Parts: sequence; C-alpha cells; structure tokens
Amino acid sequence: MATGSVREVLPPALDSHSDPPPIFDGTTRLYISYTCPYAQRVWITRNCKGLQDKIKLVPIDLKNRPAWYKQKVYPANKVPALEHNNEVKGESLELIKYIDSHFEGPSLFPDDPAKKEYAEELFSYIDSFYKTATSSFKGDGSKAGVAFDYIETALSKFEDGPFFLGQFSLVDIAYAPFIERIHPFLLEVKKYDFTLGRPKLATWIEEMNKNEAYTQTKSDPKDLVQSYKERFMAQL
Ligand SMILES: N[C@@H](CCC(=O)N[C@@H](CS)C(=O)NCC(=O)O)C(=O)O
Repeated sequence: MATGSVREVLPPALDSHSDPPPIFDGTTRLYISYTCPYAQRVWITRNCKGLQDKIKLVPIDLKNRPAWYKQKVYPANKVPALEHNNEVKGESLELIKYIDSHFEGPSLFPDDPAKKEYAEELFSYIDSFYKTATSSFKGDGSKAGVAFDYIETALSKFEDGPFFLGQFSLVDIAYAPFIERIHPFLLEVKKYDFTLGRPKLATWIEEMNKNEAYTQTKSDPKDLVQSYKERFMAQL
C-alpha cells in the first residue's frame, strides 16, 4: 500500500526524566507505547491513512512513566491517547474509528450495511477471543481452537478479499496486534500452530505481512514471546 511505504525513523520513548511535549500547541499527537497492542491499533491506522506527517508519534516508556503524562495529558494514564483539537481522547477502538472519520486518507471502513453490522460483531468478539486464546496457555494450547475457528469462519464470510470484511479494514487492524502476539507464543511454548488446518487464517497473516503500514509497527516476535512468558508463565 503506497501510503504505508514511508519508512519513519521512530523517536525514542519518553520516560520519567523527559520533558513533556508542548501540549495543546495545535500539534496532533498520538501517545503510544511501542509494545502495547492497543496503541499499535491506532498507530497502524495512522500509517494506513498516510498520516505520518499529520499525527506525531509520542512513545511513552510505560515501565518508567513520566508524571506529566497522567497530570497533563491523559488522567487515565494509559496508552493509546490522541491529542487533537485541544482534547485528549483514549480507547483504541474509539480512536481507530475517530481517525478514520476525522482525517484524510483512504477510508478503512466499508459503506455496505451488512459489512458494517458484521464489523460491530467482530469488534465485540475481540475481548472473548483474547480471553479464550490466552486462557488456553495453561493447557496444551489447542483449547483455544474455538477462538481460532471463530476467526476462520469469520474470514470466510465475505469473498471479495482475504480480510475480515473482504477488503482490508479497521477490523483487521483491531485483531492484528493480538494475533501477532498469540501466534509465536503458542508456536514456541506449546508447539501449537493455529494456522494448520485454517487456511483463511494462514492467508490473512500472510496478507497482513505484505502491508508496510502494519509491518512497521511490529515488534520482534522474540520480544513478544518473552513478554508473554513473563506475563503468563507465572500463572501456569
Ligand atoms: N481499553 C484500552 C486499553 C489500553 C491499555 O490497557 N493500555 C495499557 C498498555 S498495553 C496501559 O496503558 N497500561 C497502563 C496502565 O494500565 O497503567 C484501549 O483499548 O485503549
């Protein structure tokens, strides 16, 4: 995708020693963490719309967070947050829709009412998808099968392309950061490859990996697996 082909030099994350940016000076800023899947959704959306020059990335070091972030930027003290028109908004699913409808660039949401309705169903399934997939980390991994079957079926619904709604959309962006983490973790730790026997899901991953707007936001899978190990293995 042409708009994704701008290769950016990514700024270093701000920590407790960093000064705040000049907040509310008219600049549109997207506060993220390089490792947060929710923030990644909004970062991908910004890249897909070719807004690299319009929306400035401000990465935050969540482990050593600057105090000004909660005090001056976003009282919820989470990422992502978007500073736009003298307001700060949060919640990744809200933000991807907001960026798609308030900024220039290709539309990432269909007009077709059947697709719109299905998009809402898929957005509301994400939390159960994540819960089912990660709860399976305790067993042999294959118990997550129902969650991946749901995805495989969803990917079969519209036949005009390999994505959730046929053509690439915000729904793909919403799922990608989670699939990016769960896939290498289950492969390495449980020796379970959820793409086996799920050809649509295998193709979806392949197609997503052709999109530079997305691949530029990806973390090293080794780091993702390591951070999931730290997070989930203690509970196993
Ligand atoms: N529901 C929020 C979740 C955001 C979220 O949990 N972000 C994490 C990082 S991945 C965070 O900022 N955690 C810091 C904290 O909770 O103190 C969204 O979709 O934007």
